[in-house]
Amino acid sequence: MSTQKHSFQAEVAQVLHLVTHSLYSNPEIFLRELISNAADACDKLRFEALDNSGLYESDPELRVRVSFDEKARTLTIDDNGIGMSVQEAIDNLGTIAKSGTREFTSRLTGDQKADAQLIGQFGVGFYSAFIVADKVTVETRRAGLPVSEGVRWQSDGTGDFEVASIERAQRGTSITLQLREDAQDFLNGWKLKSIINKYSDHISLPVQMEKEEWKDGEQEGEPGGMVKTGEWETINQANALWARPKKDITDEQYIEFYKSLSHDFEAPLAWSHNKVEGSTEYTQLLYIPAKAPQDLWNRDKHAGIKLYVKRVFIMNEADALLPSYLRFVFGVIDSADLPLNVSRELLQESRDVRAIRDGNTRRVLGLLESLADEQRTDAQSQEGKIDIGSGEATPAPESTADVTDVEDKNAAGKETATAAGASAEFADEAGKYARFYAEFGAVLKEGLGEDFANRERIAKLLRYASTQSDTVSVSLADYKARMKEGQKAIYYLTADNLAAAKSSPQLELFRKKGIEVLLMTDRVDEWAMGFLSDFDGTPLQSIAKGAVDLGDLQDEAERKAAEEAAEAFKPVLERLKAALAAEAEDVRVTTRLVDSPACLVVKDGQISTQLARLLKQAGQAVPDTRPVLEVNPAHPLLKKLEAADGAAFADLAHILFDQALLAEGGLPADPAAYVKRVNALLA
Ligand SMILES: Nc1ncnc2c1ncn2[C@@H]1O[C@H](COP(=O)(O)OP(=O)(O)OP(=O)(O)O)[C@@H](O)[C@H]1O
Repeated sequence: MSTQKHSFQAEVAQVLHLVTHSLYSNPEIFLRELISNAADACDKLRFEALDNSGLYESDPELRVRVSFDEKARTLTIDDNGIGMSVQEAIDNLGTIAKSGTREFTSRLTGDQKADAQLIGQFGVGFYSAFIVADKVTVETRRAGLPVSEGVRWQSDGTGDFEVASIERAQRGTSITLQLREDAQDFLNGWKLKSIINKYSDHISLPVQMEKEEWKDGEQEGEPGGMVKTGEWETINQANALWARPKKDITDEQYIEFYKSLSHDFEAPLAWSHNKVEGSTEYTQLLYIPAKAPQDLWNRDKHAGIKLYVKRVFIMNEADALLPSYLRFVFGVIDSADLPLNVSRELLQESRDVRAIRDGNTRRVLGLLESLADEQRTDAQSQEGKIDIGSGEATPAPESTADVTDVEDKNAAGKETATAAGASAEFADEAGKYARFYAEFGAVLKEGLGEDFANRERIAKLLRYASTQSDTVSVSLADYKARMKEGQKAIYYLTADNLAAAKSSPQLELFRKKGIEVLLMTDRVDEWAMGFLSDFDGTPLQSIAKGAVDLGDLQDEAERKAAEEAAEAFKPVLERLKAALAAEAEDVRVTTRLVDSPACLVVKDGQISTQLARLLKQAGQAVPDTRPVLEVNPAHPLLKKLEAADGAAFADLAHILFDQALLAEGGLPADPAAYVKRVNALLA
C-alpha cells in the first residue's frame, strides 16, 4: 500500500482545532492520556491472549516506554500491547466513536474560552497529543498480524492524516510527537518522570524510561551532562492501586486514579476502598464524583465500573455490578472468584456477581450515610465547617455477616471504620452531602422503585424543601421529629418548581394550621413516591390527592361547619358538575382552601395533573383521567356563582376551573376562550 491521505471526521477536526488553538491550562495531561491508552492496549492484549497465547509472540513482558530525543525534539510513547491494523488505525484515530466525545463536540460553542473549559470536562484521549505536538507519527502492528502488516499513521493535526503500510517487527504501538516550539521543556528526564509519577503511578504495568547517568565532560573545561545508558528503569509503582494496602495510598493517589477512571478533571467527593472476604472475595474501590456527568439522564448510560479478575482487566462499563440508580459511581472491582473468560451475558446470571452488586450497593449507601451524618454532626456543632481530614468516616452498617473488610482491621484484629476518603477541595460550607444531593439526589430517588431491599436506607437519604425550608435539606426523619401533636401523616406536594409549589392553593389550610408540607420539585418525585407508602411507620400523603383528612388536627367544630357548608352548597355543586362535565370528574366542597376559590386534586392512586402534563410533553401515552375540582364556598367568587345562572354561570364555572389549572402550572385547554371569558367579566 502506498501512502493514502484521509480526512478526519468533522467532529475530530473540530476537537483538533480546539486542542491546538486554545491555551490548554494543563498541557502535561497529554502524557497521562497517551500512557493510559498504551496501558489499555496492553490490557486488551492480555485479555485476548487468554484464548490465544501466541499473541505474545516472543515478548510476554507487557510495558510502556517513554523516551525522548533532544536533537530531533521528539518524544515517544511505546507499548507492546495489542496494536492496530490499518483499518483500526484509520477508524480509531480518524473518527470519534466515544459517545461522550460526540456529545462534547455537539456542545462546542465556538467561544474559545468556554470551549476550552468544556474540553477540560471531557478529556480528548489520543488527540491531546496535539496540545504539545505539531506532528504526530504512530507506528503500530496488531498482535498476531505478520511483520509486513505494520502501519504508519501521520498527521499535523489539521484536516488530514496519512496512512502507509510499513514493516514492523515489534507488535504494539509507538507514538512519536514532534514537539512544538513552546513544548520543548518536555525533553527533560526529570520533568517526564515527575509527570509519570503524578498521573500514571496507579497503572498496573511498568512505565519505563531509559536510565540516565551524569557524565563529566571528556576534556578539561568541557561541561558534563546526563547521558542515556541504554538500560530501562521502571518509573511508576507498577502494581494496581486498588491491590495495595490502604495505608500505602495517599489521598492524591486516590484522586489521580479517580481522574484516570472517570476523565473528570475535578476530584471526587468521596471514595471507599475495601477488600471483601467471605463466600465471594473481591476488592472494591468506589468513588462518588463531585459533579454529575452530561449524560446522567441518559437511560443507556453505562456504569463507570471496570471489572478485573485477579488483576486481569476484563471489561469496562460492567453494568451488572451496580444498580442503575447508582450509575454515577466510578470504580474498580477486582474479583478473585469469577472465571477469566466471563462474558457480559454470564455476568447477568452469576451468583458471585449478585453478591458483588449487593455489596457495592451497601457500600455506596453506607458512604452516603456517613457523608450525611458528617454534615448533620457538623451542622449541630454550629461551626459550619466540614472535616477535611483524610476522610475516615463513620462505619457503614453492614447487614450481611459474610462481608468483612480485612484491610480495615487494626492490629488487634478488630474491625474499624470503612475506609472512606473525601477530598479537601469540596470542604465548603454547604457540606459534602448537600453537594452530592444537588448533583445526584434525583437519580438516587429512582432507587425507591428499583431496589426494594434497600428502600428504607434510601428513604433516609432523601432530602426535600418544605414549607419551613427553601433549601433542599429536610429529611423524612427531620420532618417526623417536628410533626404536630395528633398529626398522622407526612404531607407532601409535588410541583414543577419551588415557586409553583409554594404558591399552590393546596397549601393554604396547612399553612393556616402551621403543618409542615414537603415540597418536591424533581420530575421523578411523584413516580418515586408511588413506591414509598410510609416512612418509619408514618404514612406519606400527597396533599393534592384524595380528600384532605387532617384527622385529629381538625377539631369537631371545624368539621361540622364544613359539613354544613357542603350541605348548603349542594345545589350549586350539582349545577357546577353539569357545567363542567367534560372537564372535571367531580366537584366538591373542600376545607383545604383558605384564600383561593378552587383547586384541582386527583383521586388517590391516580397520576397528578402535573405528572400527566410532563408525560404528555415527553410524548408518552397518558390515561385520560379528569381531575376533581374542589371549591371553597366561603370565597366571594363562589358567592357570585351561586347568584348567577344561564350563560353567566357556565362562563364563571369555566373560569373557576381554568384558574385552578393555571394555579398549578397548567394551561387552559382553550386559552383564547378563557381570555374572552375573563375579559367579559372585567369589561
Ligand atoms: N497505544 C494504543 N494502542 C492501540 N490502540 C490505541 C492506542 N491508542 C489509541 N488507540 C485506539 O484509539 C482509540 C481512540 O483513542 P482515544 O484515546 O481517543 O479514546 P479512548 O481511549 O477510546 O477513550 P478514552 O481516552 O476516553 O479512554 C482507542 O479506543 C483505541 O482503540
